[in-house]
Amino acid sequence: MKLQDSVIAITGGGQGLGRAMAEYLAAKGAKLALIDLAQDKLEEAAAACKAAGSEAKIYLCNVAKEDEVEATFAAIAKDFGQLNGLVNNAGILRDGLLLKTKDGEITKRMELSQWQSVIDVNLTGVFLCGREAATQMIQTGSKGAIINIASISRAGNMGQSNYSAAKAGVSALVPVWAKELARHGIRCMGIAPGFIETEMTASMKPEALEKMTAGIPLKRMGTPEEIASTAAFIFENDYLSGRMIEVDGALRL
Ligand SMILES: NC(=O)C1=CN([C@@H]2O[C@H](COP(=O)(O)OP(=O)(O)OC[C@H]3O[C@@H](n4cnc5c(N)ncnc54)[C@H](O)[C@@H]3O)[C@@H](O)[C@H]2O)C=CC1
Ligand SMILES: CC(C)c1ccc(C(=O)O)c(O)c1O
Repeated sequence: MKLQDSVIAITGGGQGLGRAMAEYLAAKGAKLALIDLAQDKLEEAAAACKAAGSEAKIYLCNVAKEDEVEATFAAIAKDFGQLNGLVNNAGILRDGLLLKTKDGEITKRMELSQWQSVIDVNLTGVFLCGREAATQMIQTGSKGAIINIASISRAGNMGQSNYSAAKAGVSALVPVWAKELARHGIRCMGIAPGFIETEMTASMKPEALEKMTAGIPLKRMGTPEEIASTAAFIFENDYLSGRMIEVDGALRL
């Protein structure tokens, strides 16, 4: 697929990896539909996409709410008349151990609300956006690809029962959608990033950062551009479908 003049929706497009992917794809001529919770961040990201040389429209939407997701993807199809791709990127962290024991007493456990909030955004949100994007792609006769952003935590990371389960779930959806949607000219792929440089890691203490990168075989974190170029590669290669690409510097949890 050619990115020039294609229309790509990105959830969580207001900041971090979502914004980095938006700017990268805009520089390749793609038109962006940026979806997020905050108007100001969306406006800044859209301005950056325009500066990179393309068009961007913004959509305020909570990906965990079915009615909002339905309305958003209907609006995207109406505004652009086509939809060639979705990056299911919006995600949250609410880490915590399942439980803690001290002197034989159980002192802490992951709250149901903590579990549910991550499942709602990181798993149900991906399902809803994938379903609505595919609907609009088929209705507008657009071919293209859906990319689910997972994490190396999908293998099971301590303190991340909720997050690991959600990321394993969105990875499992990749071959399901690749098989179901192939007949409509829609491919589905996943990206599982390792530790990536973000505002969050920039604010970490140097000693903590050093300890973290020491465990990565390539001895550094990935960059947002390395995730964005992987997304572009997926969109541009029409024989890629049903697989995960791990972008993690060879780190295994
Ligand atoms: N930063 C990293 O090192 C890694 C990130 N990831 C994944 O990459 C994705 C992006 O991560 P970052 O850019 O670091 O996160 P971030 O926190 O910087 O950005 C996430 C964006 O998603 C939006 N968002 C959150 N909940 C939403 C909802 N209910 N509806 C709509 N938008 C919502 C936020 O407003 C924010 O703009 C996530 O899925 C994350 O799990 C995976 C592995 C490593
Ligand atoms: C544990 C994994 C690599 C990880 C680390 C950090 C973030 C983040 O800051 O959002 C993630 O989403 C992760 O999956």
